Amino acid sequence: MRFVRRIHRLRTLGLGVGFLCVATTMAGLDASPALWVLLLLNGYAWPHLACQWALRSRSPFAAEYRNLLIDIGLAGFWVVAMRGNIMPSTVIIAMMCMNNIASGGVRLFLYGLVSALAGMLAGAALLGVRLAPQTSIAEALSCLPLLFLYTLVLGKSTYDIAKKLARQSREFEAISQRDGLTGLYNRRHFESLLKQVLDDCRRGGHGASLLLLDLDFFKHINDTHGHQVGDTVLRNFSRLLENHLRQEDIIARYGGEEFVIIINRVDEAGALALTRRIVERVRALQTVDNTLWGCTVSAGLVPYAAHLDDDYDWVRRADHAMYQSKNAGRNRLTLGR
Ligand SMILES: Nc1nc2c(ncn2[C@@H]2O[C@H](COP(=O)(O)OP(=O)(O)OP(=O)(O)O)[C@@H](O)[C@H]2O)c(=O)[nH]1
Repeated sequence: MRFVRRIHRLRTLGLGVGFLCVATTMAGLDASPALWVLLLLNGYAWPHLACQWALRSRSPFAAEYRNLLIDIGLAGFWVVAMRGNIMPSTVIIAMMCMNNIASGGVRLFLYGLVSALAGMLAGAALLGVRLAPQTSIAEALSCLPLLFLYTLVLGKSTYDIAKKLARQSREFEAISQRDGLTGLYNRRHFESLLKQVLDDCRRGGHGASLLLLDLDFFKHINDTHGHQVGDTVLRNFSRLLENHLRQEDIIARYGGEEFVIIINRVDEAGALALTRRIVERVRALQTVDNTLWGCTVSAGLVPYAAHLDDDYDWVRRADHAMYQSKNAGRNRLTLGR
């Protein structure tokens, strides 16, 4: 439908201004009143008729393709009616071809040529073939509004679409990196970021630590209060993490109630202090309100070290440290190596 409306605006302008160019040429010929009526209808009624026709069809998009082919077919007819007057004939056919290739690519352009030929044949059958290809100054001038206005408007419309597509592609990319429930980065994106951080650390750029956090007895919250409360706890925990971390830290939801954080550009002591603050804050919330519904958190922290094989090895070690926290009674932090 949007395509139909866009073409409607372009067609109203193109045929409206194109009328001037064909009419100026026809004025110098002994055109019949019927031909003038046809020209008026083509210039000022057809754009709205075509739009309604397409909007009411089962597939407006396909119907608009058909209308574009009718456009160029009619243009072929006017070429014969203008007796092949070189300038207006070239301009109207070129504008239609540009429109078709911009709307439907090479395929629509080629079908358009066939339609133009059909229009010329129909014109020849109805009006006969009489050639008068010379263009007067007045006729050439009458083509200028179509030439300039239409190309400008079509160019602007194409630019707007390209801009919109670029924006949408950026939005899709951003969405594909996020976890739908918490808005944090998802595991896939996190893994690609972790690779980069590991490379940076190896190049001696800066220190970083990998922190893995798992909510304790989370299943119990789901089982007792329902999944919606469970979801709220996950969201609240995510906000708590965001509030405790800095811009340069990377937070992601790794799986169900498991979260990973890259604490960037901080030494081991700094990362330990930060993790302790998170574990203690979660513990303190147990008695304050229902933000986390009494959940605590088990943490495994592994600072970057040269002996790490790769990013998977780093995650594996953080996971191992986190399970040590679980096995030691949960609600605590383990520093791994
Ligand atoms: N509400 C909600 N629950 C989830 C989501 N993803 C995973 N879960 C639940 O999280 C629970 C995880 O259970 P477990 O792996 O046994 O972990 P736990 O109960 O926290 O136990 P420990 O980790 O051993 O302390 C399961 O009941 C999952 O169904 C989610 O997006 N929303």
